[in-house]
Amino acid sequence: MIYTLTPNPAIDYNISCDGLQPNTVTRTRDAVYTPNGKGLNVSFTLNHYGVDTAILGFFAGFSGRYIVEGARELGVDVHPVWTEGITRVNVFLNAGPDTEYNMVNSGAAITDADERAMFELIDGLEDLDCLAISGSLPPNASEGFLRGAIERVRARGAQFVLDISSPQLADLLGLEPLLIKPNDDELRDIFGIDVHAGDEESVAAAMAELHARGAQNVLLTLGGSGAYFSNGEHIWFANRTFEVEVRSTVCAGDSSLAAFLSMWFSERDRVEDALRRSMATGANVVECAGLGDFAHVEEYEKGIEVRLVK
Ligand SMILES: O=P(O)(O)OC[C@@]1(O)O[C@H](CO)[C@@H](O)[C@@H]1O
Repeated sequence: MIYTLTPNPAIDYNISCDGLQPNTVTRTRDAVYTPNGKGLNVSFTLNHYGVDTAILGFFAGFSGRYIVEGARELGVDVHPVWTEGITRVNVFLNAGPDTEYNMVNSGAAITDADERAMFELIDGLEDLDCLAISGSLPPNASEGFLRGAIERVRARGAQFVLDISSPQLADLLGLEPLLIKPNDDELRDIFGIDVHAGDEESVAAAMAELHARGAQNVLLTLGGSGAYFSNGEHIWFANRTFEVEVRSTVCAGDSSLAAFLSMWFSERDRVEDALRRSMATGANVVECAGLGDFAHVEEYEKGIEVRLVK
């Protein structure tokens, strides 16, 4: 079973308007509220592709209950650690073509006791094969929380996947994650490495450094410009050959990671198919507010080019 850990879940509130002016009333439309957070998005996508998955996270208040109930209604089991306060509501505003405002709140604080409750939960997961840890940490999370969670996963002989923007990523690579999914911004901010689609020397050097630091496999996503995957021996590049109308880029990275994992976790030799599914899924998700229904993925897979770089 692939469990996901979302330390800082959120209700995503997607709305649209035509332009945004200060000091005036803006009438918005198309409001969509969905239970989210990066790891939840991974679980929902894995579930869509028929992979057994369950959600771990800290949840609080009415919004926490909405997310837990919403996830269960979508058919994914949740093991919540209930905390004080109110789980955040993040606001994603589409104000016109190519104009997105992403307002991401800090979230409900957690305590040492909440962290211990999460560790006990992880210790008790009999069927844990892999824990995918995604997203930000809530206020008051201890410096050692992620390391503590990962050490418990490793003690059970399971693997872990990291999709985090925290500078802690540099340190946690030493624990040898099965897979990391940085984007170009995270590589620059955390490791001081610049990469660009098409500049394959810089990509190969970046991959070599990430492997040397401990990452077993790397899925490097570059938004609409494609993605590179490296297993330490070979590097592949995948990109789409068709245009999509972007409604919201929120959730695209999470769904791309999950779509990749949904195939590659159990069939490591199907890198090219996994990349095709990953890119097609991301392309479909940007057309929707939230994750959408993945209805165009099969069709989009035909328009994804994958080539071996090295
Ligand atoms: O603050 P974090 O945890 O980095 O990001 C949270 C978040 O923006 O990420 C997801 C999209 O990737 C959204 O569902 C969610 O609101």
